[in-house]
Amino acid sequence: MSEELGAHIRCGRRDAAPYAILPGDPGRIDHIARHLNDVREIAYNREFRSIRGTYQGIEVMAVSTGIGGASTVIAVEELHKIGVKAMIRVGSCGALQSDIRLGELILVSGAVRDDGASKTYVEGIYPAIPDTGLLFCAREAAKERGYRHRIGPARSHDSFYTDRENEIDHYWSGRGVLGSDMETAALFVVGALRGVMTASILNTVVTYEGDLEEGINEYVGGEQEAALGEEREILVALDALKKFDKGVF
Ligand SMILES: O=P(O)(O)O[C@H]1O[C@H](CO)[C@@H](O)[C@H]1O
Ligand SMILES: O=c1cc[nH]c(=O)[nH]1
Repeated sequence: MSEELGAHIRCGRRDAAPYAILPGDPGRIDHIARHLNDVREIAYNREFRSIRGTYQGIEVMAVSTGIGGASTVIAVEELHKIGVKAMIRVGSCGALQSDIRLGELILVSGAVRDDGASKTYVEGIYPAIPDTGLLFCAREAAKERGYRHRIGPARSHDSFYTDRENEIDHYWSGRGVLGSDMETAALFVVGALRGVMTASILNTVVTYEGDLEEGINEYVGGEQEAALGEEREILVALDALKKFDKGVF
């Protein structure tokens, strides 16, 4: 009998590892693969590209979520269904504080739920928070590697080019939010509702009050600090999973 595959991710129980790293961009899967051994391509359907490999002896999947909460929670649901227990997003973000540099990592301790997907599950007063143990493992990993990082809140949104982006960023900046992305809140909320442990590590690709489009383009060009930040967030996520697996927290 053929194995049942997730309708979108096209992975089944036989493909599942206990841990998954979730970038938004399918292109980032290649960068993650460079740090794994015994890499096997699993599937590439729509925005969901998946591989499986090992990192220092632990089994890990990497699955891209695409942009936004809606596609992210499809990945979370289907990965949960095939048996993945812990998921760490390795994403990019725009800084909301002027002292955060390109390539600096944000270990997200909670997210403003300005997305639509998480609200279809549960009302807005439900908190979007990571698993404490996974967050602690990520903090230890970032400290040990000596990578510049912050721990604090992010804002996840569904808009990118609205006429009010500057005003909205200013509002949340004034309330201490460190950066903005489009997936973390949905990952945290749906993960928690399904009993999946989650964390989110964001690489700063646009400085606060920098030019959003220019920043993304430079990042896509693959140069500079932002590209280094991506490498670092991947290593921090993998080290964090290793620590978590060993029961460090
Ligand atoms: O680089 P990824 O992980 O896709 O994350 C960020 O980049 C995309 C926007 O350019 C959004 O998905 C945002 O959250
Ligand atoms: O400014 C940015 C950069 C990446 N992703 C976002 O959501 N915002």
